[in-house]
Amino acid sequence: MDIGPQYSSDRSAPPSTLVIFGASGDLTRRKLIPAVASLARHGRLPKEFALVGVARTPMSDDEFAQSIQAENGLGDLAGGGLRYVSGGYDDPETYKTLATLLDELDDQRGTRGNRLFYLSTPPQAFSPIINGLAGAGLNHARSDEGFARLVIEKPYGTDLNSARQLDATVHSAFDESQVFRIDHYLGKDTVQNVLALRFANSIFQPIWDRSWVDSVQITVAETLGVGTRGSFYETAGAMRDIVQNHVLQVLALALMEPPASFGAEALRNEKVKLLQAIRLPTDRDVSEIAVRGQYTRGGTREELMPGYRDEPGVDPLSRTETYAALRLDVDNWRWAGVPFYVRTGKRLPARVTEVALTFQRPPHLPIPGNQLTELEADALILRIQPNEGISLRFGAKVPGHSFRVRTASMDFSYDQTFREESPEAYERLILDALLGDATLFIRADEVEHSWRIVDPIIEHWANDKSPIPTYEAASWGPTDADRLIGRHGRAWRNPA
Ligand SMILES: NC(=O)C1=CN([C@@H]2O[C@H](COP(=O)(O)OP(=O)(O)OC[C@H]3O[C@@H](n4cnc5c(N)ncnc54)[C@H](OP(=O)(O)O)[C@@H]3O)[C@@H](O)[C@H]2O)C=CC1
Ligand SMILES: O=C1O[C@H](COP(=O)(O)O)[C@@H](O)[C@H](O)[C@H]1O
Repeated sequence: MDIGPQYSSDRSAPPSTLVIFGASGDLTRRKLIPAVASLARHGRLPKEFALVGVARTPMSDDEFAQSIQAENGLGDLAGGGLRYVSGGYDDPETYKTLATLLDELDDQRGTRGNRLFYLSTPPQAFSPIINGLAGAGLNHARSDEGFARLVIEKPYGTDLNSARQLDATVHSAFDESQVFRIDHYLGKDTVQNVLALRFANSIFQPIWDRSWVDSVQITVAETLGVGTRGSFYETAGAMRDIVQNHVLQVLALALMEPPASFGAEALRNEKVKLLQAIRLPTDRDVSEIAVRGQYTRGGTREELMPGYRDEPGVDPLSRTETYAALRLDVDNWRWAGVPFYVRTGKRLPARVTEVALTFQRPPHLPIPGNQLTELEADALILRIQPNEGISLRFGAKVPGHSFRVRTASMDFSYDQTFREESPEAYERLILDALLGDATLFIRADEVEHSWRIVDPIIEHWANDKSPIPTYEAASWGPTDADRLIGRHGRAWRNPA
């Protein structure tokens, strides 16, 4: 039965081996290894657990251990549980060596044929790795009891067609029940809290629709530039890097209908229905509903930041967007007529991810207008990160003899309310995959619907030869984005 994610506090992984492809890379070092170390520190990995890194960079087991600073939390894997295989992703020898090593770990360490293959390479290596695993028979569990699972990083394809091709390759070797398409935003507690807020309470549901909500804004703003990932980002841009996945996933959770349970299929069915209801942009609408931008040099005198075209690995004439803002419409009974404004960008003035619902103004205000100059529309703001929490903004009477009403705010903060530690997103999701729980992973049809929404916009921009709009680093994006939302008398919330 579809009972939902395993949310018990004593969850721990079975004896198993985690195999990371792209083990010499940025994501492995910055996120995956710290996540595994944290699982180990919290006693969620059994003593039989093993970790194998695979990449082309030649390294010994010890050098790999040093490169990921294994002494910080992975000490328990010493004694044969931390291994490295060097080889080409399309070389059958790599997979023969890996298969022998995995059998050895099963026999000597007791990992019991349980294998989780994590593809943390750039997307062009996904298909060769899947074919290589299948060629060595590693797509099947070693015995009836073991498992062979595949975690695939984003972006899943570069458009609808390539996502379908990737899926065909995946399904030529793996059954869907073995596949875990990751979007790390779903591993964040505050993203899961969108579900808690909406479906574990009764007070929000009645106002969660077109009768009460005026508009919704979703912001994923970063202060960082592309750093060392310039050559990857050149092939992605903000639409493929963030909008197609993180933004649309958060949007789907915030707007979907209540699922019957939080089981993997029930939850994902509702997300798909919502994504299907998003109006597909036509080529003609794109200039009306989408704005792009690229950051140029900027900042303060103390911290002058390079422009995108000056970053390593970036074409000096690049037309890749580092900012995107869209107006989306959801054509269903609940949301008809409500505009959804979403935006993301690198080198913005603040790191903030939030969902903000602005409510309609009261139909009649029995208070003179001059007493209301500081009254904004009511709003509910779900702060995904940082300063995780929720704010409810409403009007309150200012103390005194007049009847002045000003916006006030009621705040819930994770830090101040809970003593419990929040697991890192990757920590939560790696453990889910080791346990076989796909609830917080993306199904193939979700991926496809997301590409259907972003593809026409990306294509329109690719054909548009006019200069790409720019914005200075550390500013809130191109002025066109203000015009986009201002067209209907609204403005972006620019959180400090
Ligand atoms: N870094 C991040 O913050 C995030 C990354 N991701 C996703 O995770 C995956 C890995 O990202 P990241 O670690 O940043 O990427 P990297 O560019 O650091 O690549 C990881 C490793 O893959 C190998 N590699 C690099 N280029 C190629 C290539 N063209 N063909 C085959 N292998 C190659 C390299 O290892 P070697 O040369 O030794 O084989 C490299 O160390 C990507 O799909 C990315 O989109 C998702 C969310 C966040
Ligand atoms: O997937 C990605 O996400 C990060 C932002 O993740 P966050 O957890 O720090 O919000 C982004 O920097 C990166 O470009 C993108 O690939």
